[in-house]
Amino acid sequence: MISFDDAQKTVLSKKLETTPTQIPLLESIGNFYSADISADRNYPPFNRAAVDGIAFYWDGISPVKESYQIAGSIFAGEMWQKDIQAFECVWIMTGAPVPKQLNMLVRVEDISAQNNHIYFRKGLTFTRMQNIAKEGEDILKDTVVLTKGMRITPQHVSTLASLGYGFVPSYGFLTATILRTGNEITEPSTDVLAAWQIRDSNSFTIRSLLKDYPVTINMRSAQDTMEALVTQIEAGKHSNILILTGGVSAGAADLVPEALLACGFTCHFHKVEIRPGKPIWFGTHPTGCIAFGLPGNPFSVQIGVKVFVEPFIRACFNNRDKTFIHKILTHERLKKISFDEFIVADENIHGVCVKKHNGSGDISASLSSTGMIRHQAQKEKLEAGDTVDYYPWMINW
Ligand SMILES: Nc1nc2c(c(=O)[nH]1)N[C@H]1C(S)=C(S)[C@@H](COP(=O)(O)OP(=O)(O)OC[C@H]3O[C@@H](n4cnc5c(N)ncnc54)[C@H](O)[C@@H]3O)O[C@H]1N2
Ligand code: MOO
Repeated sequence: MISFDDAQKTVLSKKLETTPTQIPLLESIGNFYSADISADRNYPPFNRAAVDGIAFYWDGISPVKESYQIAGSIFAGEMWQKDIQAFECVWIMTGAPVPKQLNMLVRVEDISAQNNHIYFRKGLTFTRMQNIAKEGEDILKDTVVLTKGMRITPQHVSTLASLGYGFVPSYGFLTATILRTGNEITEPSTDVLAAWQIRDSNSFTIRSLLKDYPVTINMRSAQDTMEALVTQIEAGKHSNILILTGGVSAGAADLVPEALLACGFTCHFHKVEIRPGKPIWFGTHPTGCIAFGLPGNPFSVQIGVKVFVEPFIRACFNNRDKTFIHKILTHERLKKISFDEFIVADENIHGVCVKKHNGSGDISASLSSTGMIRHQAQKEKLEAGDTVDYYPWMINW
């Protein structure tokens, strides 16, 4: 048996090469940058009016004049071409370029206009460059704003569009086949079930956890026979990643490890010191296919994806972000087994607290939890106030 840390290292060391490509902006969300993203010009590209009002020049020393003569107006999409005299001002609209020679912008609400002159509201105070967004103050030309390997997220879209990235340097999709195994497993849509039949949940769990990753997923299923397993593994190994569920522990019908070997896969580990999820199998094929044999129990599948498959996929796209964050445990916890334990947990304003369930076969194990925590193998006891690794269920982009 291998430790959790060694198992994770082994998985990450087998990361696949992915192909850089350009993807239309909106389709690139969830993908990863295959190159640094930089600014093609200063942002704002000119001194930009931040409010609707009047612009004029003030030296910052002598008192601001009582009134200024209106020389014209500037709308967004226009550039002021004429000179402006010391006693003159211009109407200017939000988003318009403030002429270089002007350094003051007063809101329309703070002035009144009469006979082609403006007058300031009583008691106004003035600061140079007020209400003017200075050229380059957001991003200077050639600055790298997002780096290779980062996840492309909805919050980047505004900046990417502004910088002209209608197409984003990202990666071509990986392909994955999910192969669910087990004589008892039926389609979830099956209405009438024999007592021994179990609706498939695992393949849905895997698809939902990988939904926003650049991975195209195919589905397969096999009965617990060598023939059926070999046929389906042979078909599935044309994908980059093959994820099996069930049939990896010690029973007479647990033929997945043997079938994978028969199909030419090399085993890098079988069984990891974790609970749940211990019987997990991991191997590679000479064609490059990577196989994860996840245990059949529904909660083990959630864990297998969170701690092995997701980090593996991220590594393939050169992403180094952790899939967990640090949280404060709100109560003490004694170790139940000398392995690394993953326990469903609920996040609250004080930190996280673990939730009870009936083991990894409990289909409701993760309901009313927001994620899970890791209780490390070496720690006999976690104290209230200890920092723990917390894996949120909701994708942490
Ligand atoms: N003698 C031993 N027995 C078991 C061991 C062991 O080390 N020695 N390990 C236990 C652990 S831990 C786990 S986890 C399970 C995993 O077993 P398998 O991977 O062989 O999975 P199955 O036996 O095929 O199924 C287990 C359980 O999960 C249900 N299942 C399977 N596929 C699905 C699916 N697609 N959707 C929903 N539920 C599914 C299946 O019906 C079983 O109830 O083994 C322990 N035994
Ligand atoms: O991995 Mo098993 O899920 O501990 O029951």
